[in-house]
Amino acid sequence: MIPDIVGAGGRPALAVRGLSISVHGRDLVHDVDLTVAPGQRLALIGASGSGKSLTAGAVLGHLPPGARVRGTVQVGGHDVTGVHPARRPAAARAAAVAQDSLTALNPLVPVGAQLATPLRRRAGLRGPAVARRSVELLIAVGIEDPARVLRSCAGELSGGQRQRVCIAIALASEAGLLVADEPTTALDLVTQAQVVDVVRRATQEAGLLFITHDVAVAVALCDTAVVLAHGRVVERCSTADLAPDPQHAYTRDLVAATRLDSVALRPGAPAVAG
Ligand SMILES: Nc1ncnc2c1ncn2[C@@H]1O[C@H](COP(=O)(O)OP(=O)(O)OP(=O)(O)O)[C@@H](O)[C@H]1O
Repeated sequence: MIPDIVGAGGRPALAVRGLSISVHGRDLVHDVDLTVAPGQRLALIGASGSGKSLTAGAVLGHLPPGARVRGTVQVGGHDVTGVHPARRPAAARAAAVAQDSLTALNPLVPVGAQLATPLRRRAGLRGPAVARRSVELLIAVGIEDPARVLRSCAGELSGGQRQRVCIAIALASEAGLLVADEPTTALDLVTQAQVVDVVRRATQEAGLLFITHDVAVAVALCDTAVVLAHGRVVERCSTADLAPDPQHAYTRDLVAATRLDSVALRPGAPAVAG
C-alpha cells in the first residue's frame, strides 16, 4: 500500500517504495522511497556514484545486466517493477531525457523522422497531423526555425538545440512522467537556464523526476528535493529549504560546492530563445 498518494485522480505520476538495487551481488541502492505527483518536479540530488542513475534506470526499466531489484516502482498507478518499457501499459509510460543529446539522437536520421515515431506510436497521430504536431512541439521547446530543424540531423544542431529536440521527443510520447538524467550538465550556463525553463514549462501536468548533482539547477527547477548519498536517502525537503537550511552534512557539502548565485537559473528568469 502507498500511504502518501497525491495529485489529480489520486494517482501519483511515480511511486517508488523500498527500492533496493544490487548489481552482480553488490548492494548499490538501499530502500529508496520517492513520490512524484502530476505537475510536481522532484530533484534526486547526489554526488557522482550515489545511485541516481540506477534509481532512474529502475523507474524507466533500463537496468544493467546482473541487476536485481527489491521494492516496487509504480508509474501512473501501475506496478512496473522490472517490466520492460515496451511491455508497460500506456498509462504507465515514462519518457526520458538523457544527459548526452548527441548520443540520444540517431545521427543519421533527420529530427522530423525521430519526432514522428513517438507521435505515431504513442500519440496515435497520422498524416498531416504528425507534421503539425512536430512543429508545435519544437516551437513549445523554444526552437525558432522548426522547419529547418525538422530537416536536420543531430550533428547540424547546437547542443542547446539538440537538448530541446530531445525534450520535444520526450513530450511527443505524452507520458505522465518525465525522467531527466542530468540533461543540462553538458551545456553552458545560459543554455542551461534556457533548457531549465523549457523543462519547467513542459511539466505543468506531467510529473518530473530530475536527476542532478547540481543544487543550483535543482533549486531553479524543482519544488521538492531528495538527497541520495551512497545509495541511501539522507534528506528530503522543499528545494526552497535546501540551500538555506541543509540538514545533513552531505547536503551541506553539496550546497557548498554549488554556485547558487546564477541569476539565469532563478525561477522566472527570462528565457532566451536559441
Ligand atoms: N552496470 C553497472 N555495473 C556495476 N556497477 C554499476 C553499474 N552501474 C552503476 N554501478 C555502480 O553503482 C553505483 C551508483 O551508480 P550510478 O550510475 O547510479 O551513480 P550516479 O549517482 O548516477 O552517478 P553519476 O552522477 O556519476 O552518473 C556506483 O558505485 C557505480 O559504480
